[in-house]
Amino acid sequence: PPYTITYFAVRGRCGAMRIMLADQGQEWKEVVVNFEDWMKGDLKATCVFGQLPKIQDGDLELFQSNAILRHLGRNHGAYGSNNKEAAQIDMMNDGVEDLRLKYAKLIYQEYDTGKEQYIKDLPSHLSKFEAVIAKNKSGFLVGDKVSFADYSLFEVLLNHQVLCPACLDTLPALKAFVAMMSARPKIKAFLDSDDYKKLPINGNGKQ
Ligand SMILES: N[C@@H](CCC(=O)N[C@@H](CS(=O)(=O)O)C(=O)NCC(=O)O)C(=O)O
Repeated sequence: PPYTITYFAVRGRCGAMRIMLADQGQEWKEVVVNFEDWMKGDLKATCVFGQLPKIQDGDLELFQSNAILRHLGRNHGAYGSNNKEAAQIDMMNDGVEDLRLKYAKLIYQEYDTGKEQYIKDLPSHLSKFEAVIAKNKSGFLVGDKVSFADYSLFEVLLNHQVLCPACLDTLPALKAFVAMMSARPKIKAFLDSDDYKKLPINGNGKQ
């Protein structure tokens, strides 16, 4: 297969791209890096920003998970139907990234002291995506077909449903969005797979 993902043995910042590749009928290779090897520094020194994930697409080597999602969006017709939609998809994906950063801060820095407040604040963050989805008759974030931003929103919502199972109960459009994405046959198959299920969501075992 043309794609090789190099990352740690977690879903983390590769959850969305794996769901996207599966839904787009793509196969890919996984290079799993264990943290002890990583700490030796040899591989880290070859990474543009000293971090993973990395994807190889033929002779192209890309870092930055959102740049990878956009590249896969261009490769697989999942970046809107015109520049206006592409710009709106970029905007929504940046919004998803803002939520990812909040979630990562909770998981890695504030889990024990901050979980209750995070869950209290969550509806105000999720309601922004609820409003966008509710306005779009296709059920997707932008336009009339799936985009890379949909996969990222879907995956981050799955992770939030683990943190707080009831978090979508007052958000019908998001609940329907998760159901719609989960029902896509190739996504359903991937989410049922051991490859997906065997990986923890985050690197510190907290979820
Ligand atoms: N902006 C980057 C962030 C990448 C990043 O933070 N990678 C972490 C792992 S994870 O947070 O994505 O799980 C890393 O390489 N950490 C190891 C290190 O920094 O040495 C992206 O989106 O890809």
